[in-house]
Amino acid sequence: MTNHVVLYEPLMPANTGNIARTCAGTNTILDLIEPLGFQIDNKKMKRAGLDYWDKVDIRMHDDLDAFLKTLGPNDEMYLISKFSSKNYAQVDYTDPNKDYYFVFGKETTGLPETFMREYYDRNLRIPMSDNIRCYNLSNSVAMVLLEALRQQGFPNMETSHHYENDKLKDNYNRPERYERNLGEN
Ligand SMILES: C[S@@+](CC[C@H](N)C(=O)[O-])C[C@H]1O[C@@H](n2cnc3c(N)ncnc32)[C@H](O)[C@@H]1O
Repeated sequence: MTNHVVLYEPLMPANTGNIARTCAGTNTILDLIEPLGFQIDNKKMKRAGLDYWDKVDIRMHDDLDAFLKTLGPNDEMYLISKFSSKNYAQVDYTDPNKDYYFVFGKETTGLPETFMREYYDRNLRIPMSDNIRCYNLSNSVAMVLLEALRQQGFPNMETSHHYENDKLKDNYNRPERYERNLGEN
């Protein structure tokens, strides 16, 4: 079982950088559907992903059709869109024989309407109030992906961490490093 985050024509490098970081931390494959609103080596994107680029399996696709052609019979695709009556947290993501693909829309216009209509039974909404138009793209990815991983038992992820192993402990003994690290997130 593998999880994929699929970004449809992402525009903002910092969002994709943050998402790449989340993918690195969760062993998730990142599929990017072109055109992108930035160069893949964009500084903002690299900065948001910090030192994790070599840990992310990124797959590029020329367009939506090219991406769809890569899907096989055991691949389960979901379109993450506010235009759905189905709640993303009420879906079972635990079939070990399946790979899960979560497709997110571009920051301005979301997913193409024709695509959403064609796969209307695959659309999932993240519940939200009417105070906002939608969630931020990278936050949406984190919410959906972590729900799938929670159901899957957080495979190959450290679910607890012993203070003794933490580099912060070492940093306490070397205040100059500790202060420098406080500036990072
Ligand atoms: C900034 S939003 C795009 C807004 C766009 N105007 C639209 O109507 O979809 C970027 C992406 O985040 C995800 N998203 C944001 N809020 C969501 C929600 N409440 N439910 C499901 N997906 C959401 C979707 O994948 C969306 O395409």
